[in-house]
Amino acid sequence: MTISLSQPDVCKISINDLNFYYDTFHALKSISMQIRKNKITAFIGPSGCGKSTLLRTLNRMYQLYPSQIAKGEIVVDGMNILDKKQDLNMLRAKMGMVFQKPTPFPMSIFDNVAFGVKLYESLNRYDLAERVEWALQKAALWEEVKDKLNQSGTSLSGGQQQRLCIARTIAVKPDVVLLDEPTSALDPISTARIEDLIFQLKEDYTIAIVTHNMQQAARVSDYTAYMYLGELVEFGATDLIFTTPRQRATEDYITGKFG
Ligand SMILES: Nc1ncnc2c1ncn2[C@@H]1O[C@H](COP(=O)(O)OP(=O)(O)OP(=O)(O)O)[C@@H](O)[C@H]1O
Repeated sequence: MTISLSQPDVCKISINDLNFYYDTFHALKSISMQIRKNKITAFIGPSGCGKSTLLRTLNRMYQLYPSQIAKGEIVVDGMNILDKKQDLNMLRAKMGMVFQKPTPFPMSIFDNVAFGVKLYESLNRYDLAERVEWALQKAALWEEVKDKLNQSGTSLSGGQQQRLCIARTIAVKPDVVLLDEPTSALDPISTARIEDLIFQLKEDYTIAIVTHNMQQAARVSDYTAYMYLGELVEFGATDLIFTTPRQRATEDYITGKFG
């Protein structure tokens, strides 16, 4: 299905006729849509509809598994990232990802944030420390950890660990931040903090978020995509999707009649 938007926002990612297969299982069916720059796009839909699969095609995470195949085009800044010639390391640096469960590395808070930076850049100690502080500030975690940067990242609370993972992602200065249910393992207070943070991050990044929580999609996103059984059913400005959806199926889902 092809859905494009009339709003004047700038397109960052253009997905054109994307199909995805787990071996013979057709998980994404002819998806076309545009993700807008410096906006938050939420993917919603019942379990198994393909939200995470779509997010993972955006940085070719599936490439680790030979039987998983994506066909079509995902054009980011004019380049088709599904093209085999695309450098995967550079792509992953450009399209940072945060997962459902906080996944700090078993190392210090400082090293968690510095780890990715060291892979991509050779900064001197002073510049590296500055980058780590910058990323922790952006992730709204600096004040809580500035006096214990040498402590293990795993010693932080769940909500702090997730902000640490966000700091680690933005420390390499990506263009796009992909968030796969980033608050589903967190309590309401930590969730609210992460939502505030996501909202602030869109000043600098293009954000795509998969969420099961429709209130969250309504609260934080500018655009919402409703998916069902591997298809993109409806895509549009979040306020319109939640107040006047065009498709009956979308309305049934957001009003809780289905799903
Ligand atoms: N590794 C895999 N191998 C085979 N099929 C898979 C694999 N991962 C996902 N699938 C299937 O692809 C479809 C889409 O899964 P996906 O995880 O993208 O859905 P989702 O909308 O993110 O679901 P949830 O909300 O439950 O996380 C599902 O039918 C799922 O069973």
